Amino acid sequence: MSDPILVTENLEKRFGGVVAASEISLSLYPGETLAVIGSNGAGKTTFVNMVTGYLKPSSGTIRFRGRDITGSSPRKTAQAGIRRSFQISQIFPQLTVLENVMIAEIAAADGKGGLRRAALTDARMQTGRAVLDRFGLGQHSDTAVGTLPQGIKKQLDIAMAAINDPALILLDEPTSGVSSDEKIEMMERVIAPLKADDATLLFIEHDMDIVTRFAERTVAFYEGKILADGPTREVLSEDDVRKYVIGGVHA
Ligand SMILES: Nc1ncnc2c1ncn2[C@@H]1O[C@H](COP(=O)(O)OP(=O)(O)OP(=O)(O)O)[C@@H](O)[C@H]1O
Repeated sequence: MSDPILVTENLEKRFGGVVAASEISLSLYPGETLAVIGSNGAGKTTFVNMVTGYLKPSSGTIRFRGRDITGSSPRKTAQAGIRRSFQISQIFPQLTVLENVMIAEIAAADGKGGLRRAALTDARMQTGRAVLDRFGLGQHSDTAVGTLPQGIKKQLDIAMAAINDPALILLDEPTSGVSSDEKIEMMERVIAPLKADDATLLFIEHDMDIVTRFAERTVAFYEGKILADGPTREVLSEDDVRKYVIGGVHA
């Protein structure tokens, strides 16, 4: 097996007296698609926030491609090749789909070169259109985002996170707020282009049908700790996971 792309060792995050996550030791391998499940408050988003630099761990280490990135800022983490999407889409509803992607391109370029780089150039527009085509969003390019269904907004949010082909993408509840009719198609549309680029993918998910369909491996969180980690079907059939995680998901 190849070397892991991401290794966390004994990660812990405390908020005052609350232990949001502890003893999180996890290795992700290149090209894997991994689901993170757990009931509300189990520590899933805290884990993603630590890996992406939005929260500094209280203790433990994070290594990405062999390099220690523990406590790095979100910007540095993104530059290293880790990107994410959020539970609530980070998009401008009054702007068009293409404008949103071009702004994400500018953000990904990190302001280098000042105003010249920040300009909405033809080249940037072409790249933006290519990104939208890859994610099946081409027909919505000139539509104001606020008028689109939730599934398309989420798809756009993920397409924006995938700009510059990061090696590792973490999606925080990509299907939340998306109707059950739209969910599968939306996931197919985002996962196919990410996999075509050999990205390693982790997604937090509450819908076990989506987990079974799209993740080959699943990690179950319970009360801030890893309760189970393995092939999806095995994890979902473990007694403790059925009792503490699947039973409590909608609690
Ligand atoms: N900024 C914070 N300050 C204090 N407590 C926090 C903070 N962020 C998270 N927590 C607590 O840490 C625990 C884990 O929260 P987290 O958001 O990681 O759970 P989750 O598994 O992502 O839940 P959900 O499915 O509801 O998003 C919860 O008890 C939560 O209240």
